[in-house]
Amino acid sequence: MMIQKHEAHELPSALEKLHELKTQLQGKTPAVFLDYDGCLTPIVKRPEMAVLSDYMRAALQDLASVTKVAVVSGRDRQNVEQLVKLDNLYFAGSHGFDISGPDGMASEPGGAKAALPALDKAEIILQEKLRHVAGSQVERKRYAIAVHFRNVPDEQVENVRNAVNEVLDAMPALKIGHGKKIYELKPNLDWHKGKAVLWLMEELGLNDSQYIPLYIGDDITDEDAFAALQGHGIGILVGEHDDKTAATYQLESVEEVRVFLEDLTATIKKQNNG
Ligand SMILES: O=P(O)(O)OC[C@H]1O[C@H](O[C@H]2O[C@H](CO)[C@@H](O)[C@H](O)[C@H]2O)[C@H](O)[C@@H](O)[C@@H]1O
Repeated sequence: MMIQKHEAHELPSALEKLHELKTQLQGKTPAVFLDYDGCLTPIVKRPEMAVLSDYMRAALQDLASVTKVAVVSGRDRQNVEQLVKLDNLYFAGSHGFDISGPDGMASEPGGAKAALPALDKAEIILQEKLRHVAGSQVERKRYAIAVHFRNVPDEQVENVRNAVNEVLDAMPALKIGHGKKIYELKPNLDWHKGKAVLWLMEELGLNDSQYIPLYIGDDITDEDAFAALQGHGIGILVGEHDDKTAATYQLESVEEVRVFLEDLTATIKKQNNG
């Protein structure tokens, strides 16, 4: 299938088109997949500052009481679990390479284990190379390394990129990924958030006409999920990123995401009560 892409500003607002969306949902239960940074929490200066609000946590808890909810993040899976603090959700960390869920579900379906030695080595080299680049931050996740340059002066960002390129040139087991003011080193494998969402749909028995997948995210890595669901699910982009999008609706902010999720929960509850 040819993936349709649009500029973010061309997309209709999911809140303004709630009626149209509800028509798509009629009789079906949405399985909800959510990105973390930029979707459930606003983008902030440093990763450790992106704390989930109590309001958003309550909205997620309520939604998870009526349908399956998964957080699909570039973050380390354990880290995002600790930030969300809800035990009835599914979590896919390291861009989908590391998945957990209620009742002890634990799987690493992308086959990234073989890349661990390369990731360990890359982490050490990057820490050393970037030691003197003020504002840079190396964030290790089980199956990825984010090199942050949000707080690096513009004239030094090239030094960060050069360090990342040198490591990648020496390590064919890893590849580059992009995000908001980060370079990511990931296992050089054909696995991403889109494949993780399809895997979860299959694993949770949701590939049935009764369910419809709904994915909300803000970043370039979420495009794999929007593309994977195009034609048989709903993709909602939060804000915008530097590229065209395969999402079909848009929400302006994290606050709009919360309002949308609360409305979705109310719709499912109404549907369930006949
Ligand atoms: O897939 P996500 O859950 O959206 O994770 C993507 C990356 O998010 C984090 O970095 C981004 O958010 C930080 C906090 O707001 C911000 O400081 C940074 O500039 C953003 O790129 C996270 O730290 C990364 O590990 C994730 O890959």
